[in-house]
Amino acid sequence: MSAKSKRPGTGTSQTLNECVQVVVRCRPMSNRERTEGSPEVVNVYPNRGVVELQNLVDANKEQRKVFTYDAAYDASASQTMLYHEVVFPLVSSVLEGFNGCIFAYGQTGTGKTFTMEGARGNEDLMGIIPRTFEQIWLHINRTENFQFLVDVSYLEIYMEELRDLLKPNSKHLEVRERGSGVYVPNLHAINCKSVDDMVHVMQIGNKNRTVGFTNMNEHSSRSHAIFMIKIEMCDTETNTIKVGKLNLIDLAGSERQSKTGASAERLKEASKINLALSSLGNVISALAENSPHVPYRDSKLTRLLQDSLGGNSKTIMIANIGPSAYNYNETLTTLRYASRAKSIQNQPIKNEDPQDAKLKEYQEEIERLKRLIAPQQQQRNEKLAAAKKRTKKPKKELTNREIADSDAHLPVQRELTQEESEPEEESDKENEAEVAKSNEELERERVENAKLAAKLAELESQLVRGGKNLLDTYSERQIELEKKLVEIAERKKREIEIQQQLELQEETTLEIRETVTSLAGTVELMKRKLSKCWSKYLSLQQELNDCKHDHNQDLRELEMAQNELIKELKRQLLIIDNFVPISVKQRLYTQAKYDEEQEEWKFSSLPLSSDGKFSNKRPVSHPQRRRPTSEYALQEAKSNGPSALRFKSENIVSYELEMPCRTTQEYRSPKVSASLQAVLAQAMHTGDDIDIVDSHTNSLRNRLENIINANANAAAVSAVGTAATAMSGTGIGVAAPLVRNIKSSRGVLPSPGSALDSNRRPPTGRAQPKKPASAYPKARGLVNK
Ligand SMILES: Nc1ncnc2c1ncn2[C@@H]1O[C@H](COP(=O)(O)OP(=O)(O)OP(=O)(O)O)[C@@H](O)[C@H]1O
Repeated sequence: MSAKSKRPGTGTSQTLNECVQVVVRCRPMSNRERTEGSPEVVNVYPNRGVVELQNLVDANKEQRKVFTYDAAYDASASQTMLYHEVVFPLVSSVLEGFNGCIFAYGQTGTGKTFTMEGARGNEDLMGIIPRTFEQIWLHINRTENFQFLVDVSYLEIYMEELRDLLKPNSKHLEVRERGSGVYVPNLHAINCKSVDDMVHVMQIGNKNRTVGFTNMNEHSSRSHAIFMIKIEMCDTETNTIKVGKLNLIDLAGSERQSKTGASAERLKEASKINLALSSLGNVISALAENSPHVPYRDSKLTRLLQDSLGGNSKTIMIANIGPSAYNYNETLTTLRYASRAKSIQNQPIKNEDPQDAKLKEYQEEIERLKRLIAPQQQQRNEKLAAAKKRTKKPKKELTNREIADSDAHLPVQRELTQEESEPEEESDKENEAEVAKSNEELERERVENAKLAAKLAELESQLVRGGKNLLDTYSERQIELEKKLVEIAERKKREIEIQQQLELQEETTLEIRETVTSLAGTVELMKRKLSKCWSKYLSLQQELNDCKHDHNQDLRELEMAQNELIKELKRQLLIIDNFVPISVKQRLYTQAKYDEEQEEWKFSSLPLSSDGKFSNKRPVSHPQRRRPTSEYALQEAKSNGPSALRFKSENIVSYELEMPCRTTQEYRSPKVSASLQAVLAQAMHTGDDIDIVDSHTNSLRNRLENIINANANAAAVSAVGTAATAMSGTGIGVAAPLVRNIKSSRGVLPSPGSALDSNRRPPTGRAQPKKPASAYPKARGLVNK
C-alpha cells in the first residue's frame, strides 16, 4: 500500500487515497453438494481475514493456496454481523456526503443475491440493501436541523442493455459522463420518505428483475442489478448542502455452460454476463497493475462502475464463494480477482454544495411559491373588506385567523354577504353588481392560490425534516446497542489488521533469517577466497622481492662492467692522444663507423677528394658513351690487334678486381716504459680525470665531441677512400671511441686488434719499411687534474 493510501473505515479525509475494501464470504454447502458428496476445500479464518483453498484435483499443483483480505466470513457469519462489520461504516460515510458502492461478485449460486437482498420474508436473513434503508432513516430521524431529500432508482443491465426496473416500459437508457462522474439520464427516481417507501420500491424493482432457473441456482439472476440511493442533506442553520450516493450492486454470476446446463436463451444470457464480468476482471487487473489505459468502455457494467473502481467512491467488494471441491476452479478465479482488487485505489470526495442538487431547486421553488402566495392573500383580504363596506351593512371585523382560513370559509362568507345584502338589493343595485364582480375575482384568485398551496405542500412533503420521531423508530436501548455493535465491528477490524501485520512481520523476520543464513554462507565463501588470494599475494610479493634483488645485482654488475669499459676507454683515448699522430687520428675518427646491424665498428674506405674531403662521386665517363671508358680504351678498341679485344664490348664490371699487394705490416704495440705504465695504472686506480699537458689541444672530452660531430658530417660522403691503407700504415689497431653517449650499452667497443682484423687488407708481400722511433710523439708527462 502506498504511503498515501489507507484501508477504509479509518477516517473520512477527502485527499487520501483509499483502497477498495475486499471481503470474502463463503456460503454453506448446498443440499445438492452434500448429497453428491463433494468435499469441502475452503477453510476460512475470520480472525485473520484469511481464506485457504485446497487442491484435491491436481496432485502436481500446489496443494494449498492462501489468500488474505480485509475480512473473511465463513458459513456461520450472520447477515447482521456482515452488515455491522463491513457495510455500516460505508453507509455512515455516504450520510456525510461521500459516494459509496458495494458490489457482490462471484460464481453463480454462491450467495450474491442472498448477501445483497437477503431471504425474502425473514427479518434475520435480511440482506445489505434493506438494512441500509434502516440505517439511513435512523440517521435522518436522529439528525436535527437538517432537511433531507431521498431518491431511489433501480436498474438492471440485461444482455448489455440498461433497463429501468421502476419503469419497465421506459425508453432506451444510456450511460453518460460528466465532471462529477457517470450517470444515467432519464432514469426514473422515486422520492422516499421512510424505510417502508424504500422497501416498497425495492420490491417493485425485484419483481421486474430478470431471473431464471439454472442447474446451479433455482432463482439465478440473469442480469446485473444496481440499486441507487441518493441522499441530499441541507443544514438549515448554515444552509449548506451535501449529497451522498450509494450504489448497491448484485452482479449476475459467472457460469460454465457445462455446469449450468443452459438452454439456448440462457446460453445467450450467459455469454453476455460472462463478457461483462470478464471486462470487469480486465478493469480490475488494469487498475491493480496501474496500467495507463483502463478499459471502462468495454461494457455497460464497467462504465457504470467507473466511479467505484479507481474513481471518487468508497467501495466494498464482496466476493462470494462456495466451499465445494466441485467449484474449485471458479472459487480460485474469484479469490484471485478479489486479491487483485485489494490494490485498487480510489480517491473519495465529499459532494458539498453541488450545483445540481434537487434539494436546492426545491427550496428555491418553495420560497418562490411562498412569496407568490403571501401578497395574493393580502390582496384578497383587502378586496373582501372593500366588498363588505359596499354592502353598507356594518360587518364584524375579520380576525387574522379568519383571513388565513378565508379559502375554506369563502363560500360561507359569500352566503353571509349575500344574506346581508338582500334587504339592501333594491336600494343599491349598482353596489350589488360591483360585489358580484369582485366575488368572481376573488373566486378566481382563490383557485389559483389553492393550486400554488398544493404545489407548495407537495414540495414540502418531499423534504423530510430530520430529528423527528426518534423515539417512535428506535428506543434508546436500541441506539446504544447499535453503537456497541459498531464499536465491536471496529475493534474486530483492527484486530484483523494487527493479526495480518503480525503475520507479515513474522514472514519478514523469516525472510531476514533466511537472508542472514545465506549471507553467512557467502561470507564463509568470501573468507576462503580471501585467504587464497592473500597467500597468492604473499608469494607474489616474495617473487617480486627476489626479482628486485636479482635486478639490483645485475645492475651492479653492469655498472662494474661499465666502469671497466670507461676505464679502458680512457686508457685508449689517452694512448691515442699521446701516441697516435694527429692526422692519422683524424682519419681514423672520420673513417670509423658503427654498424648498427652488426653492432661493431667498421672502417669505410672512401676516396678523398681534392679538398681532402671524401667524395661519393664516380669519375666522369667519356661523353656520348654509354659506359665509362678511357681514351686509351677507345684507341685500343679502334685498333684491330689481339689486345684490342679487351676494350671492345666487354663488361668490365664483371671482372674480378685485382687486389694490390700489401704494403703494410702487422701492428706491434709500442713498448711502454715501466714508469709510464705505473703512472697510467695509478691514474686508472684513483679514477680521477687525467689530462695531458698540451697547450695546443683542448681537453680530451672536447676533442672527442668535435670528432664525433665531424664524423656525423662525414657520413654523407660515399666515395671509397684509402683510409684502410693509411690506417694500416700507422700500425694502430684500436677502434676509434665514437661513442655518442658513454653510458649507452648499444654496442661493446671492439677490442684493440679485432677492428683491425676485420678491416685489414690482405698481405701484399711487400717488405715492411722500418718506422723510425721519432715517428711517435714524445710523452710529455701526465698530470692529475
Ligand atoms: N451465507 C448463506 N447462508 C445460507 N444460505 C445461503 C448463503 N449464501 C447463499 N445461500 C443460498 O444459496 C442459494 C443461492 O444463492 P443466491 O441466489 O444468492 O446466489 P447468487 O450468487 O445470487 O446466484 P446467481 O448468480 O445465479 O444469481 C440460495 O438458496 C441462498 O439462500
